[in-house]
Amino acid sequence: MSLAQKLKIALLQVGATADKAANLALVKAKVTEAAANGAKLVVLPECFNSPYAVTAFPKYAESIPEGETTQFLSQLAQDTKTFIIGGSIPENADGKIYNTNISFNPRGELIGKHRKVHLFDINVPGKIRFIESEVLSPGNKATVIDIEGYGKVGVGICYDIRFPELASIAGRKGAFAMIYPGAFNLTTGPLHWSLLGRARSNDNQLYVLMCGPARDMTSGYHAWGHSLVADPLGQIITEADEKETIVYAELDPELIENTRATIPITTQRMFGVYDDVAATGKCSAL
Ligand SMILES: O=C(O)CCC(=O)C(=O)O
Repeated sequence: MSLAQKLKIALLQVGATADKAANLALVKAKVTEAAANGAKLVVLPECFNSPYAVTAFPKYAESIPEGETTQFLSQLAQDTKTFIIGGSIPENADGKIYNTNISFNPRGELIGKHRKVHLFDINVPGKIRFIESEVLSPGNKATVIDIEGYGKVGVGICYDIRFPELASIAGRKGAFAMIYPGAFNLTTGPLHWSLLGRARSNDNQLYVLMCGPARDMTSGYHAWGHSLVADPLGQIITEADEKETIVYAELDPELIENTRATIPITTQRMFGVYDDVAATGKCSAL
């Protein structure tokens, strides 16, 4: 059983401004609201405490776990008795900056840390140029974390979803969901956002949770929004528009088990023909 019991989740589609204190205050209000509505696991977007801009990352970067945002989320998880999959924040470590997810259990303990492995370096002339590697360094491992009482989830950040391997590793380690805080844009969002969510869920017969910021056309980065949940059959079961909102879903263990029993690709893999990425990948929670 990959998911031990039903799990109500919430995706917080909130934007971030240049005011870090205001960003954290908004997160606090929305996590509290989601918990009051019964969510046990809450997901935040990529870069929820800073503007999404390479020029902003050095200024907003914090150390983990000593920094303000780690302490803030730890306390919030305790206060609301939720698991928090803390989107991502710019992290300062060893003279480098990473785009890093931090996740907490309801006791406020740091249970997962994922540094974005695949940096968002693209150039679509006339549409979007974004080169994270001008400032950021990449992470070097897949991340699978234990959600006590429920099972395991894999975590990737935004552009990571384009590389199926992280989800494959999580799926083969028994994850019931792959969670991607993200911030797609108005060029690649309509093209690929929901397609990638459906693809990763269908590949691995697990839930995919994608949480993006609300769109703000006055900011320097126009986010796609559209936070969504894809089920183990590869269907989108709920999807937001671009505005600030909370997306709720109930994850059902029976749907995972039925999908895997009736279309049994998880037991039909031919590892003699291709390498088992789960056996060779580097993976840990922290
Ligand atoms: O893959 C894309 O098209 C968008 C990725 C992105 O926005 C990111 O990695 O932050």
